[in-house]
Amino acid sequence: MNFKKDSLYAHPVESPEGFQFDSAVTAVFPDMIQRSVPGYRSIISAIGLLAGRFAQANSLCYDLGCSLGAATLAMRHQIEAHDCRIIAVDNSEAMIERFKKILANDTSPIEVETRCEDIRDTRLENASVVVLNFTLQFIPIEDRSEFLRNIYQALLPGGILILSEKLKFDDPRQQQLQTEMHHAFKKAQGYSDLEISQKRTALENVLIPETFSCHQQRLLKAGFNSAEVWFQYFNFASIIALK
Ligand SMILES: Nc1ncnc2c1ncn2[C@@H]1O[C@H](C[S@+](CC[C@H]([NH3+])C(=O)[O-])CC(=O)[O-])[C@@H](O)[C@H]1O
Ligand SMILES: O=C(O)C(=O)Cc1ccccc1
Repeated sequence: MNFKKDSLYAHPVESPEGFQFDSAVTAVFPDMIQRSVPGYRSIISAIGLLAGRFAQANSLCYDLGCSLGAATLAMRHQIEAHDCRIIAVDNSEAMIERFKKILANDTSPIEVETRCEDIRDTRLENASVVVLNFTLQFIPIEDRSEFLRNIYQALLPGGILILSEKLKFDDPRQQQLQTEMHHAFKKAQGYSDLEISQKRTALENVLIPETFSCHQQRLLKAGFNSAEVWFQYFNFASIIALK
């Protein structure tokens, strides 16, 4: 499965607005996300460990906004509970078609069902683990509360939601510092100033970050007993919410 190096924004793009998870992004996605999201590999590994700890027998584990299924594969190779199935959902046809090819070369007794549909519409039930790994940030803010309530209601007692997001900060100095350090991370990963600037324009009004406090309040209001950060690297964090 040969993926390419991300150079989508290496040259001036006429109208970079309106980032989409299309076939061009899919072709470079593993490189793009690893060089753009600080700590991504660590988060994926930990999702596998958490699934191993929380997956319940005869239940479903969901990877919502699965992309190429990195979190699904991590869960698949850590879950020991009997009769667990993983449901991997993404509304990008390019991502799901490519993920199906990856799955064809992956062996595990745990069944994976892929769905190419909007996560807001997908059927959620009998869940012990739900993963939103850098996905909620692409859902309109006005839809996030109902969506998280639906996830909460689909979770079994003792279930877990793993929510990873790009964060924003109320304090202007923190916001500026965290953004600068994220850009320093990207430069250290080999991205040029032009690539960083054009990708930022592309994501404007597409990736909508919120503060941790906002995520925590929304999760508690949805019914979760607790919601705490387990990992953070500059303005990228992952939250564990418990039912
Ligand atoms: N409404 C929606 N319905 C379904 N899918 C959606 C929707 N909106 C966005 N997506 C999908 O959510 C994914 C976001 S990427 C997730 C990374 C992955 N979780 C990973 O752990 O590698 C994060 C990033 O690239 O920063 C894309 O595949 C979109 O098609
Ligand atoms: O937030 C950013 O600047 C990113 O580049 C995150 C990202 C990574 C991969 C696809 C879309 C957004």
